[in-house]
Amino acid sequence: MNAVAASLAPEAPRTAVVLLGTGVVGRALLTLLGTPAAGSLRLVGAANSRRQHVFADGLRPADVPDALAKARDGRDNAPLLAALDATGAGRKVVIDATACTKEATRHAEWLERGYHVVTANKALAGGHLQGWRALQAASAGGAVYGDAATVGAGLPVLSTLRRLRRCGDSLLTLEGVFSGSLSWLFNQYDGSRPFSALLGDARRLGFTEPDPRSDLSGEDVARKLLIIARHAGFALGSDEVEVESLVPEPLRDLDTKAFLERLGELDEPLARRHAEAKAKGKVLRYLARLNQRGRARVGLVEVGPDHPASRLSGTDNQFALTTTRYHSTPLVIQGPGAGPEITAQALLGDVLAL
Ligand SMILES: NC(=O)C1=CN([C@@H]2O[C@H](COP(=O)(O)OP(=O)(O)OC[C@H]3O[C@@H](n4cnc5c(N)ncnc54)[C@H](OP(=O)(O)O)[C@@H]3O)[C@@H](O)[C@H]2O)C=CC1
Ligand SMILES: N[C@@H](CC=O)C(=O)O
Repeated sequence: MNAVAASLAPEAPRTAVVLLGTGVVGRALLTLLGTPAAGSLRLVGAANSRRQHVFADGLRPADVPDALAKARDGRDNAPLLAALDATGAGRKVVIDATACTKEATRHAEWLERGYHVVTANKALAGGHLQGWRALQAASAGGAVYGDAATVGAGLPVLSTLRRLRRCGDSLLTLEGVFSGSLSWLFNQYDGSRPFSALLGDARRLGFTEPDPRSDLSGEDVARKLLIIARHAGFALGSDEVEVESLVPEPLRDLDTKAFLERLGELDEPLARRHAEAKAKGKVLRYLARLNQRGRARVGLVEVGPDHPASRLSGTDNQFALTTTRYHSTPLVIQGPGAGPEITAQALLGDVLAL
C-alpha cells in the first residue's frame, strides 16, 4: 500500500494538501506522495488547467491522472479549498506546480485565508514588486509561503539567505548561473550539434519551462534574481532588471506551437556567439548579477577558464553570495538546478517542514 493510501481514513489528518498542476513537476510530486516520506499527508484534490478532482477522504496519488481524465467539471478552485476545509486538518496546503500567472496572483489571498502555499511557480514572488509586497503582508498572518522550489529547484539558497539575515548579515552582491536549462544548454553546446536540437533534449528531460522562451528570454532567470534580491531586502521592481533575450525578434510573439516549429532560427545567432567566444579561448554562460547599488543584469557572457561558471556541468546552478560577513570570498551554493524529481522534493520538503 502506498503512503497516502495508508492515510485514507475518516479521522482528520494533520496535513491536507491539494495539488495544482500535474505536468512534469506535478507528476514527480505525485510519485513522491506515494512514498513513506509523505505518509502523514492526505491529498484531497488535484487539478490541471482544465479540470479538478476532489475526494475529501483522500486520493491515491497514482489514481490522480485517471481521476482527472474522467472529471467533468470545469476548472474552479472553490471545490479544492472546500475539500481542504472539510478535512478539519490542522494544516491545509495548496501546492502550486503550475507556471500559471493567474494562479500565482491568488497566493496572497490563500495565505490571508489561512491556507499554507507551497509553490514552484515564481510568477508572483518574482513578478511585480506589488505582488511581492502583497505576499509579505499576507504571510504576516501566520500562514507559510513555501518557496524553496522557486530558486535553484530547491538548492538551499533562500533558506540560507533567511538565516544570514536573521543573524544580521546583509547581501552585498550576487552572481551566478540561475537557470538549470540554460546551464545544461551552454555546458553542452560546442557547436557540433545545433542549439535547437539540444533545446529539444532539454525540454524532453523536463528542464525547461512549459514555454522554453521563458528560459531563453531571460525571464525565468530574472524572476529568480528578483526573488533572491527581494529576500535580501532590495526592493527591486521587475522593470529594474536589465535582461538579454536569446529569442530572435520574429519568434517572440508566436504561440508556443508555432515557436517550437521554428526552433531552428535560434541556431545561427548562437553559433556565431559561440564561435566568437571560442576564438578568444572563452565559453558562453548565461549569468545573473546584482551589484551593491542594486543594479541587476541577466544575460549571455563570454567567460574564461578562470571563471567559476566555466567549470559547471549538467544542470548546475551556482549562486555566489557576497555578504558583510562572507566578504573576502563569497559563499557559494552550487548543484543541479532543474529537473522534475529534485523540484518535487523541494515541494515535499516545504510541506513536511510546516
Ligand atoms: N522543471 C523544472 O525543473 C522546474 C520547474 N519549476 C516550476 O514548476 C512549475 C511547473 O513546471 P512543469 O511541471 O515543468 O510544467 P508543465 O507544463 O509540465 O506542467 C504545468 C502543469 O500546470 C497545469 N496548469 C496550468 N494552468 C493551471 C491552472 N490554472 N490550474 C491548475 N493547473 C494548471 C498544466 O495543466 P495541463 O496538463 O492541462 O496543461 C500542467 O499540468 C513552473 O512554474 C516551473 O517554473 C521550478 C523549478 C524547477
Ligand atoms: N526552467 C527552469 C526550471 C527551474 O526553475 C530552469 O531552467 O532553471
